[in-house]
Amino acid sequence: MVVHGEISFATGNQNKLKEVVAILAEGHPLPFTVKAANLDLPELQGEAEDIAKEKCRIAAQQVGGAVMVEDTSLCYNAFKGLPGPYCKWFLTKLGVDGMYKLLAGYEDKSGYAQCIFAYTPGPDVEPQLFIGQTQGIIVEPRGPPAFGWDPVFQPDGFDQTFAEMDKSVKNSISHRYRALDKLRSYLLELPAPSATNGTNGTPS
Ligand SMILES: O=c1nc[nH]c2c1ncn2[C@H]1C[C@H](O)[C@@H](COP(=O)(O)OP(=O)(O)OP(=O)(O)O)O1
Ligand SMILES: [Mg+2]
Repeated sequence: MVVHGEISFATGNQNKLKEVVAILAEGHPLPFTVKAANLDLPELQGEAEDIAKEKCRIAAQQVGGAVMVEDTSLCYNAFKGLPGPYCKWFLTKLGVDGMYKLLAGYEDKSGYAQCIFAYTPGPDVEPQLFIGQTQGIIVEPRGPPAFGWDPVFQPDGFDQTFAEMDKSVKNSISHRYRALDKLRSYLLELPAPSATNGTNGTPS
């Protein structure tokens, strides 16, 4: 396969990076090399789509080339989608137990995990968005607290939380998998870059 070039995956979160590497290793290989860029990206405010786009623009300026980023939300239906993109602050301040206790006064414990990947080939190009969601319920924490709010999220159709289940199972049904698979399809359909020397790829 022709490799089109390199894309930096910009994130400060090593758990995200591990999952992205594992998800990309399964399924159709990308015509790009994906390289990690450990950037300290700002926690922006607003709608999740706008946050992902702006985060991508900022990362592309810092990297100076093709970049993908993602922003993850945990959305409670009883709270009309909050904490959403602010789940990082809720988790930091309340802990994983507090993420469950928040819903104590509400019967509806349903919600969804959402991941939005944003991709741009360079700093001056409008980022494209790829959204993945996994529906589930918010439960009392179960399983190792290795990654964020995984212990309180139990996806529909499973009796284990994200934290309890095998990584390979999470990576085959997760919000991150679903969004990344859409980005993968988009990248696979991009036309191969034309030869820069104008001689159809023959070295001049
Ligand atoms: O699959 C996941 N399972 C459990 N927890 C998760 C997951 N994915 C993100 N998380 C946590 C990390 C952070 O507390 C918040 C999202 O915030 P978010 O800004 O997207 O992540 P981050 O600041 O850690 O990394 P980045 O440098 O890519 O922005 O939810
Ligand atoms: Mg962040």
